[in-house]
Amino acid sequence: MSTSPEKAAFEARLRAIGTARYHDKHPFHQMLHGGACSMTQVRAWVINRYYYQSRIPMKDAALLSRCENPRLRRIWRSRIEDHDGGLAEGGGIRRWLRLAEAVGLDPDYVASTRGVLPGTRFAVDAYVHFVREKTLLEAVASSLTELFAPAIHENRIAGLLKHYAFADDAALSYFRQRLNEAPQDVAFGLAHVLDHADTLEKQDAAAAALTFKTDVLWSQLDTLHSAYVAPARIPPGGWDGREGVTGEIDDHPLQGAAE
Ligand SMILES: O=C(O)c1cc(C(=O)O)c2c(n1)C(=O)C(=O)c1cc(C(=O)O)[nH]c1-2
Repeated sequence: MSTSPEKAAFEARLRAIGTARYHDKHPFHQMLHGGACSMTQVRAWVINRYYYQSRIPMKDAALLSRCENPRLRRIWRSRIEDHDGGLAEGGGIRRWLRLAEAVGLDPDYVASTRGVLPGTRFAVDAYVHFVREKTLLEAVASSLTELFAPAIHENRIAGLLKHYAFADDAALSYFRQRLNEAPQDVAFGLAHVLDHADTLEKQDAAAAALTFKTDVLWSQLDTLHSAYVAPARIPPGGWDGREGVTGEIDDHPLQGAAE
């Protein structure tokens, strides 16, 4: 099917937002993928990112609850199935907890979300509220950061395998599975936004939603960097580098990082 020049220009506008603002450019990701993170920093990322994982199906359920179109509901529902899975086998959330175990964390501790940084909660909760409150078009558009996710997942798999002893196929199964799931999700989401943003006003709203979402992702890494990279400043309530650790604890990693 051919795309109109207007749609092509709008799609290019959306993609430019990712090029300028996606969190692949954040210094914390560059450290993580380049092998420069201590195990404490990797664990802090796993603990905080779990909070994002745990809220994704809740924001998708919020979207579904407001959606009057059965076809859209049918298609969107698979996102919840991807992350929650069935009672026996679980889904993405369980795969994330496998990563937690591989990096030497008690999965029950991670799933408790104790130790999640306040800034992570604020950013992620803002995403859930956004999807609950804004128009359906803006809610769908806010998921379009996933246009840029397969590249970061590929990069992450390669970087973690190269630099960290914990990394193997089982530990990284979350990311491999997303490589299968995300492209079809985002193809649908993009087509929906291109079709429904049929006025300049709606295009502006969709672009603003995508920009907001890049801020949600960037803010999570900013708060992580501030807490765990020198000069490390863990806010009250943030994980202390020790709780829930089942593997070896880095030698005073946070003291060292605070030099
Ligand atoms: O690792 C990443 O950088 C990354 C980014 C994003 C994203 O762009 O929001 C998602 C994911 N991963 C992901 O795994 C995932 O399931 C996911 C769902 C959504 C969403 O907004 O509905 N984003 C993302």
